[in-house]
Formats: sequence, C-alpha cells, structure tokens
Amino acid sequence: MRFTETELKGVWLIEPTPVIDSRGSFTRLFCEREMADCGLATRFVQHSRARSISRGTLRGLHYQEEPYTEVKLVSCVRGAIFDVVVDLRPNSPTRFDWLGFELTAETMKQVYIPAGFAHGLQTLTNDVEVSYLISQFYTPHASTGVRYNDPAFSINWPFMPTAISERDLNWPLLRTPKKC
Ligand SMILES: Cc1cn([C@H]2C[C@H](O)[C@@H](COP(=O)(O)OP(=O)(O)O[C@H]3O[C@@H](C)C(=O)[C@@H](O)[C@H]3O)O2)c(=O)[nH]c1=O
Repeated sequence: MRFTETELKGVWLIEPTPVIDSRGSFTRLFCEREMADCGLATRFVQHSRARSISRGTLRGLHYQEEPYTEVKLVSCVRGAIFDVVVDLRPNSPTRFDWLGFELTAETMKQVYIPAGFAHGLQTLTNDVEVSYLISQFYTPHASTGVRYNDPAFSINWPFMPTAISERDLNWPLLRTPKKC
C-alpha cells in the first residue's frame, strides 16, 4: 500500500499495490502495522456500505460532534465517486479548505479522513457502492452536517445533484467568512 498525506494535514490517500499473476491479482486493503507506521488510527468499530442508484447522487457533508468524532476510511467498491473532505478544525491553517478525490472500484484507492473533517460524495456512475470503516459508533444525536453548496467552501461538484436527502439540502449555512 502506498500512503500519501495530502495538503490537508491528516488526510491521506491510500493506493493499493496489487500483486498480479496469471490468475488475477491479490490486493491488501488494510494493514494495522502500515497504518500505525504512518500514525493513522487502526481501530474501526463499524463497517458500513451505502448503495446509490443514479449518477449525480450527492451525500453529505457529514460529521459527528465531540465527543463522538469519527475517523473514516472510505472507498468505492462499485462504480465511481467524487469524494470530498472539508477541513472544519477550528485552529487549522486550512480551515474550510476542501479536497476532492476520484475513487473507483477498479483503482481501489481509499481516503483516510481524520476527526475534524466533514465528508461527502457524489456518484460519477449509476449503481455505486461506497464502503466506510468508521472509528466511532453511529450516534444520531451527534450526527450533523454542513451544506454541500455552502459558499464558505465553494466545492466544485461534478454535477448538479440528481438525488439528495432533505436533510442534506437543509443543513444551515456557515456564517463565518472564509480566511482573509
Ligand atoms: C450513517 C448511518 C446511518 N444510519 C441510518 C440513518 C438513516 O435512517 C439511514 C440513512 O442515513 P443517512 O441519510 O445519514 O445516510 P448517508 O447520507 O449515506 O450518510 C453517510 O454519508 C456519508 C457522506 C458519510 O460520510 C457517512 O459517514 C454517512 O454519514 O441509515 C445508520 O443506521 N447507521 C449509520 O452509521
């Protein structure tokens, strides 16, 4: 596995290094030792999968509040997504900056998202499945979000959303202006 920390400190892109032979390939997707060597969390308490039917479906931007913050290890196991992280850490020099990653079932790339970030995604194909390893239990009363089109972030989503939940359409906008 190849680990690359992004310009948003604490967010890592993890790329697989498949071993290929005449039968096909073998690919490691999680290794406690390699993750720990990079200083990443290795304890995940839930593994969830979300299926989206149509291209353009948007989910997010979500996070859980203290003391239920989560680390997420996200990958796309069917189809393709544009995966987005937004830095919400109060004292971060990159606060409100965002990054987008194309994750596909073929490339098996994963994004490691530390606590303090909101996460969202948009499907790039029909019939998409996304896998999440999550370090904290789902806690509905701490589960919250920020608006996908909040001008504080100005995220360049690939498409107008073709499907989105009422909840995600109605997260309040932040009033704090972007960094001067
Ligand atoms: C996230 C989650 C939802 N649910 C339930 C609540 C609800 O009835 C149904 C669908 O929930 P949501 O609409 O929140 O699902 P979704 O919009 O797919 O939520 C996900 O979005 C992406 C962007 C993330 O980062 C994930 O961590 C998660 O928040 O599933 C659980 O039971 N456990 C969970 O861990």
